Amino acid sequence: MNNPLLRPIIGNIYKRLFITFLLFTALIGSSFTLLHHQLRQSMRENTADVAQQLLIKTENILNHSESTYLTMGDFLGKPCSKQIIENMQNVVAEGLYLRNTSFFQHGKIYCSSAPEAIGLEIRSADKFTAQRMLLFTDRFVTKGVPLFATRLDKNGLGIVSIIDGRYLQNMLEINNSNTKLFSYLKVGSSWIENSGESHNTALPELDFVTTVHGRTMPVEIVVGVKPMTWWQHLWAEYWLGISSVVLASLIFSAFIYLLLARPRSVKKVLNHALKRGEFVPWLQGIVDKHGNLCGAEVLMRWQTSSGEIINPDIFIPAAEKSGLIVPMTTSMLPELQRYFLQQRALIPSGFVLSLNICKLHFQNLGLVDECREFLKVFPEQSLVLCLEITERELIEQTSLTDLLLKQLDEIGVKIAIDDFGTGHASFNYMRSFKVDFIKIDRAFINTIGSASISASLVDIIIDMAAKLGMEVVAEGVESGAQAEYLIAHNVAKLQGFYYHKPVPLALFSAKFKHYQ
Ligand SMILES: Nc1nc2c(ncn2[C@@H]2O[C@H](COP(=O)(O)O[C@H]3[C@@H](O)[C@H](n4cnc5c(=O)[nH]c(N)nc54)O[C@@H]3COP(=O)(O)O)[C@@H](O)[C@H]2O)c(=O)[nH]1
Repeated sequence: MNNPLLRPIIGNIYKRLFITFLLFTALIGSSFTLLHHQLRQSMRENTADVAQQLLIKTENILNHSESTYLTMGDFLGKPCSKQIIENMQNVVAEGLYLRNTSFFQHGKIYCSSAPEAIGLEIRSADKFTAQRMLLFTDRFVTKGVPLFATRLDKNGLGIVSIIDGRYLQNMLEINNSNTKLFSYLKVGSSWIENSGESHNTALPELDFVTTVHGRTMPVEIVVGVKPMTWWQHLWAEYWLGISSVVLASLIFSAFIYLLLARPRSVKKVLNHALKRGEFVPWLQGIVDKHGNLCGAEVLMRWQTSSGEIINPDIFIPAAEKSGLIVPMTTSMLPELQRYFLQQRALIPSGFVLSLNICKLHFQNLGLVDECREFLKVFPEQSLVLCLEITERELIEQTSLTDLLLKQLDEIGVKIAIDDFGTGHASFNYMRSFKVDFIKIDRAFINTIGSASISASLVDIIIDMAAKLGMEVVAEGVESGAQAEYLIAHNVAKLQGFYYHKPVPLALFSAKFKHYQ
């Protein structure tokens, strides 16, 4: 039988997979969006930081040319003496990055720390960026080395200094190898990269580009990241994070899948069913020795919303464990009351309606009120209510149970020991609980006709009940032979499939009519 208590939270495997997939996609999607923003921010911050640092270093180097103006400026325009040339050479020797420095007049060098340069023409000021700086490649002394010329002129007179670009090239190289970033030093439309090559073309394409402009020199530092797809950038930066996110999302989704495959809390399921009135009473007829209907046992069934009927073995233990058995039993009483009220004209006199109760019903006097409420429509014992307590679950004798049983007795409620023979009820116990009926468990009835010890126990139980003044009900009578044996041994009442099977209330009515 399909056990509703074991049904998963989401029973349909495709639904479960779909929910898990949605969750996984949401987790991955949100994590990647976050990583994407993080990547953009950190890349921009990185390129901006690096560009700023490079600019400071670049300007530091290029500013060395300034020293020539400060120390040599006074000699500008004066005839080029040996002393001035020596002074110029000293300035170049002291200036870390300076290669040479020269005075020029009307575009021609007339004095220089490199005397071989005297007489050379220098390019016009408009060829210099901001009339200040020119980036070009050395074609004579150190072929291929980038050189930076800075000039300062006034009224046709000026100083031009050459800075060796290898220092700047090194700086770019060190930076590029350390940071995975690409950086370029740009002067006007010319630029150099870490290889030292100077170019006059457009800069290579980069992602996350930051361009910073020199404050003291007309230079630009451009820093960026090699162009890649979004995914490649993300993987290059966060491969560990991505792997962890995917793994964690997979584990979490698998956990949710398993959680959805787990049964809901038993108490919640039972409570839900209770609220929907799904616990319904069925009745199994009990007959006297003539086979006439003289009572019925209420047997609870769970009629699920899909119409399935669930047997009590499946849910009663969980109901007892969760404590819900008490309201579940109570929930059947109004329907039973209505039913027996409708049938009252057909009910045989002295008809005993047995209701299974358990230990939990003995925690307060609520049971007395419920029985009183039930019986109030059946005056003068037109219907006798009997509470069956299983022998396997002995109830402790306390002042409360004494009071409860006393009050039940006062309103005419009978007590039966159910499943007798399977537990440990003593004579004292049965006396103190004023037991009216003993219901011999069907395990013993089954042995009738066999030569086992259990078979002779049936006789002992019958004798004992007679001595204690209790009526015996034989449970689980399945054959005519068992019935004959029990009747021959003065068993007053018989219950079992041989006579009646448990049926819903609507079908039970036919039994009343049958015995009319
Ligand atoms: N606390 C409560 N317990 C309840 C309630 N309703 C039922 N139960 C207990 O659940 C157990 C199983 O009950 P059920 O499946 O209804 O089985 C009953 C009968 O159908 C079955 N029976 C009766 N005659 C025969 C028979 O000839 N052969 C055969 N194989 N089975 C038969 O016995 C069960 C009745 O047993 P008992 O109560 O001991 O008289 C069962 O333990 C119920 O007590 C409830 O509302 N509350």
